[in-house]
Amino acid sequence: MQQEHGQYGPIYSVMHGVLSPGDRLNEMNTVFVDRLGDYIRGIESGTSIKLNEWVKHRITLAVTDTTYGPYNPFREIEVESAFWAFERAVPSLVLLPQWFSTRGIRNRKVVADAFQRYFLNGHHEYASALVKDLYTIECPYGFSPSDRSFLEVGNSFASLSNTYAAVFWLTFHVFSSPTALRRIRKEVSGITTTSMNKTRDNQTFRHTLDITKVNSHCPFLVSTFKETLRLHSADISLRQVCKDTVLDNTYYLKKGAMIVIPSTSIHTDSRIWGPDVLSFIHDRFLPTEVSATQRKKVSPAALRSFGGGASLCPGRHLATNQIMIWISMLVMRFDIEPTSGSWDQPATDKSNMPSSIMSATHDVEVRFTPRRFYNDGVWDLRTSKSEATLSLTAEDLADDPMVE
Ligand code: HEM
Repeated sequence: MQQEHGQYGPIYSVMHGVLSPGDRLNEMNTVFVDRLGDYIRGIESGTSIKLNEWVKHRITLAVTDTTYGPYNPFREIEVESAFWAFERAVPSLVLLPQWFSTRGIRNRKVVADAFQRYFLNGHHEYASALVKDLYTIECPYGFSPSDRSFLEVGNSFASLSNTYAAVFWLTFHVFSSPTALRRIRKEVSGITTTSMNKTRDNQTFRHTLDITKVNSHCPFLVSTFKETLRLHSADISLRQVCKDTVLDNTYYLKKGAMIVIPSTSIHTDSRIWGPDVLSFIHDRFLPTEVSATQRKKVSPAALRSFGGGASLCPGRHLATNQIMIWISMLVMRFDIEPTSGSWDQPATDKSNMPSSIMSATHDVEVRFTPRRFYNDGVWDLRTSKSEATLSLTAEDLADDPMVE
């Protein structure tokens, strides 16, 4: 599989194709709304919940249902638990001798075996276009069913661990600021329509969210999401220099050398972001509130949460849509308060090395109160114009007003 365009060139090309804005991405978004609706239904008022654990479980199920369809292997609780235990063990699997990480190896095998049963039973035929197309492109390479299943563990790793962590932090930053929550609710109301179906003894509501309008109608929410990515990313891009190059007349990059680009260094550089670089500023990315004296304009290339260039994340549109759907439904359907009385931000010092978004070291216990009206009825998705999905990377943002 070693190719001119990278180790997994053809596989990643398929991923980029399926996961670009268009009908196939819309189909996945629609399934996600439906599944998420089911997974967050039925919370009773005052129920106390560990937020991080709750988000992780719901996101795991909604994301994998969307990807793997009705025979999703993650619906078996042992598979889900083994997956997350394997995820925690990845650093030791990478860095230490194999005998040191027998638990990690065992858990990875539980997930891989579940995928093997899934593929051998032909269950992937009911899955998303992503799984079906990847399966088709990989077949000619002659992978054994077992190899194919281990590959799939890697694929689910790429999508799950970052999406869940980003969702947790966004939920935290939105609900911990009453002002931000109010503004975001107002924006999301603007992209939600409600219709009522009345029968003689019953009435039901259908709330329809137009996710393709997030970009144009929810600038404050988009800014909050970008700020979440900026402060919680820990990705390190690795590049090899292909030919001798001098950058900015100053830096000599020798052919063959490795370049390490830690996003944290860029995301916390006060020369780029200004003196308040370490503070979470919900409206930092709001174009209308940028003033030459208060905050510098920042190039979109400075936000590297989805990497960039040759190995730009192919899942960025899918993840962004899923995260926007999650937060939109949550702000409309629930009030969330910390049981301790204050939103204390968890540390990230025990974050897992392979994840691009840092995970919380401690959980936050919260109380949910369903909001009448928006929590009643079903939620639906409309995608008014598929090309108009939200884009956050420099590559997707050629027209962004913040580009210098
Ligand atoms: C919030 C969610 C996500 C974040 C923050 C994220 C972040 C990243 C980053 C930073 C990279 C590039 C690393 C580099 O520069 O070398 C990357 C690559 C990648 N991501 Fe994501 N990702 C997310 C979601 C997803 C999803 C949902 C999928 C798949 C469905 C996915 C699949 C991949 C793959 C396959 C690559 C490797 C691309 C290559 O090397 O050409 N990611 N991701």
